[in-house]
Amino acid sequence: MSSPVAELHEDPLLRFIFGKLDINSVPWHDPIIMGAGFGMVSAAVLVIGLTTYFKKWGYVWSEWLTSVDHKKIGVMYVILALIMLLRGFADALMMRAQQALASAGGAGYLPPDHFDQIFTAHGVIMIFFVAMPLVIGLMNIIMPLQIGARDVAFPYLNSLSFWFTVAGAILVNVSLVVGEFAHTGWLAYAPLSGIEFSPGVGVDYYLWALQISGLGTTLSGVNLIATIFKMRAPGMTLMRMPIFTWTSLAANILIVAAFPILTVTLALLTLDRYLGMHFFTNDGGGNAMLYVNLIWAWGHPEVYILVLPAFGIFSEIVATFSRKRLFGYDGMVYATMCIALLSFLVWLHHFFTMGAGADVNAFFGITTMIISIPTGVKVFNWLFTMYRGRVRLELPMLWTLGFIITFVIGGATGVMLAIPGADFVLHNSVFLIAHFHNVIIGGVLFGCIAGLNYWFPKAFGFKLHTGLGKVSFWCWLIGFYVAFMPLYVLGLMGMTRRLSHMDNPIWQQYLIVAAIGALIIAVGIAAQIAQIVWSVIKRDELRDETGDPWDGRTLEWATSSPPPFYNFAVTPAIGNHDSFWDAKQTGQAYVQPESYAPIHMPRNTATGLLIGLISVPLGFALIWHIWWLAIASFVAMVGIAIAHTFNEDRDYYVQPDEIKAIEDARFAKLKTEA
Ligand code: HEA
Ligand code: HEM
Ligand SMILES: [Cu+2]
Repeated sequence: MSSPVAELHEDPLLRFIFGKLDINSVPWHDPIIMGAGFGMVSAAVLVIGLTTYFKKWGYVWSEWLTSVDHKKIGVMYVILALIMLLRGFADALMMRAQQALASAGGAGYLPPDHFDQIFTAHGVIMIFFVAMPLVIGLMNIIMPLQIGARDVAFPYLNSLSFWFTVAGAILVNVSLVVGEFAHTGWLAYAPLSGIEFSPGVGVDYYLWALQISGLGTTLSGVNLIATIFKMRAPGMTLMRMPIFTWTSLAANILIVAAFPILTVTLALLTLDRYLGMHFFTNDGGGNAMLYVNLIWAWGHPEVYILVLPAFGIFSEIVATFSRKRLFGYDGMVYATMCIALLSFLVWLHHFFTMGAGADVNAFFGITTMIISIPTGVKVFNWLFTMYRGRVRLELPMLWTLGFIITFVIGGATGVMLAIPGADFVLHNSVFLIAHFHNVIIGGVLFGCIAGLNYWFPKAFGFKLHTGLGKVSFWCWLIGFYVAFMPLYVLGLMGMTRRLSHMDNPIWQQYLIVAAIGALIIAVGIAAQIAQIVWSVIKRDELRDETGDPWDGRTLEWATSSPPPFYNFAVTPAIGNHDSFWDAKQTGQAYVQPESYAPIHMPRNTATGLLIGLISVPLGFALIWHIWWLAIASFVAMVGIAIAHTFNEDRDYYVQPDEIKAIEDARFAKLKTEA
């Protein structure tokens, strides 16, 4: 498949209407792409058809799509992430198959041009549309509950943030069928990503998908920081916040500090591509190294945005399942903030080989290694929490143990890469690929899956099936090692990253093993889907009426499962950071108050959904130079936003009678349980 550099329409009217888009923008002759596109469209048609058949549109519209409830928005983020995980993982399987087939001089089945788009799409999808929505989704569902709040600070903005993220994901998926995706790798280094070397629309898809979803992420960061600072229950001082709330705070501060750098970097690249400017090209006075510095000034903090909340999840789980207070709470808080700060001082370790000189490399190598200290503090705190605890090996705890072992290995190879001399050999090798999958899968993904198993009963009122969960866990764990340990060996043998074809028969055996590992992970993912589906079917058997199935320690377990839309009938008061646990010990946890006060709640609105979804045609139009559509969509978005400001009917009060009815039912259930 050749890169479809658009042949501009001859006819000015056609050019006006369609921009660079024409019938050949769709690669009709490529069976893999057409098959994947057909699969995507069929799945969408199936979902729409089923919703219509069961007459569920009213429910889906009012309870989900237009909802501003943080719990529902969080659940939708997680659903988006799980769908995109399937897409990102399909890309991974294709790469693993190609490299296994094409390593001893074989042709494989993917042309280089297509392979390049696959690793780029895989990286972009996994980071922006799997890991980010998983982490942000869990923060949305749980953090407000943990601080005793009724919702986030700006509920409507929260909905807008989510729909911008969806819009970015839609654009990436559209690129699969209409046009192409970037060939540049997930960070689109200039000048490769400039118009001269990437004349197609692939980089433009990349730019607009990330700008739109990145805007959503930034807004969500502002929102969640405001929530943590302004909406904590009385008595919950900063040093009494649960650790997951602390790590969410750290991650959101990083988002607000780092994402604007990404926005500006991409904007400058856009100016280079669209208006012929030269920020990142040597001719015209620009400098490509500027791009690499800027993108990593965002990119390095980004990996900590992902892993810090995961650390928070593990901290909650370890304390709950060891039935002990978390060891070293204060140390955890300082370690978290220390990592957050340090993450801005290490970006250059991604390009030691650029030639900044030995002193600069030494500085950044040392700051990088220093991150091991607070991280080590965390690891030892988890171990000490378990030490002499009564550890229950439930699913969330299994994932936590798998994480601790796996992550320490990945961290150690990170420290090896932080030695500039060693990095000159290992940079851009598959050793690096093994390092970061080791920390991202072992840290971020395991963390989110642990969190999913831990908090699923909170969100839905029933547990996930244990047996299938164990199958999934063991397949992920074993599959991970089989898939990625060979890459460490291959890296040391000199195999570089992003190779679509190789001519070294010795490498092939390792790549076959790696492909088998990916297949084992595939079984793990299948078991995970089966776990969710089976649990939904068997939900009555897995039901938990207490709201506190694991005997938890933090406030989210104080309310029912799923929590009522107002979360807490009465705002809880906090005495220390184990208040709920103490209240359970002294029998104060479940005392129904005599009367209730009205609760102030936000109304649902379709504004976020509409603005978010209209950003899809806006992005599409900018990508294909269809200026009239870009202007029309933009005007529509601004118009809807302005119209929304005239909507005075944004909130309402839940009356005490209604609250009492809901709470009476809950307390009745609690009595029958007891
Ligand atoms: C969640 C994601 C994540 C995390 C947590 C980390 C954590 C770390 N990373 Fe990694 N890294 C990535 C994701 C991540 N990384 C990605 C995506 C890339 C490449 C992107 C690309 O090029 O495409 C990358 C690339 C990368 C490079 C660039 C290599 C190159 O391009 O040539 C380097 C170099 O220094 C590095 C180092 C480290 C270090 C030192 C840590 C440390 O934070 C690890 C600290 C943890 C431990 C050390 C283990 C626990 C500690 C103890 C048990 C205490 C005792 C230990 C000691 C005293 C050593 N990483
Ligand atoms: C689930 C199993 C996974 C497998 C089998 C897998 C496999 C791969 C492979 C084969 C590559 C290309 C390596 C190369 O350049 O030679 C790759 C790259 C990458 N992967 Fe994964 N991956 C998986 C999960 C993930 C996850 C969960 C994330 C992040 C959240 C992720 C992020 C990335 C990134 C950022 C790249 C770099 C892309 C680039 O070079 O531009 N991967 N992966
Ligand atoms: Cu880094």
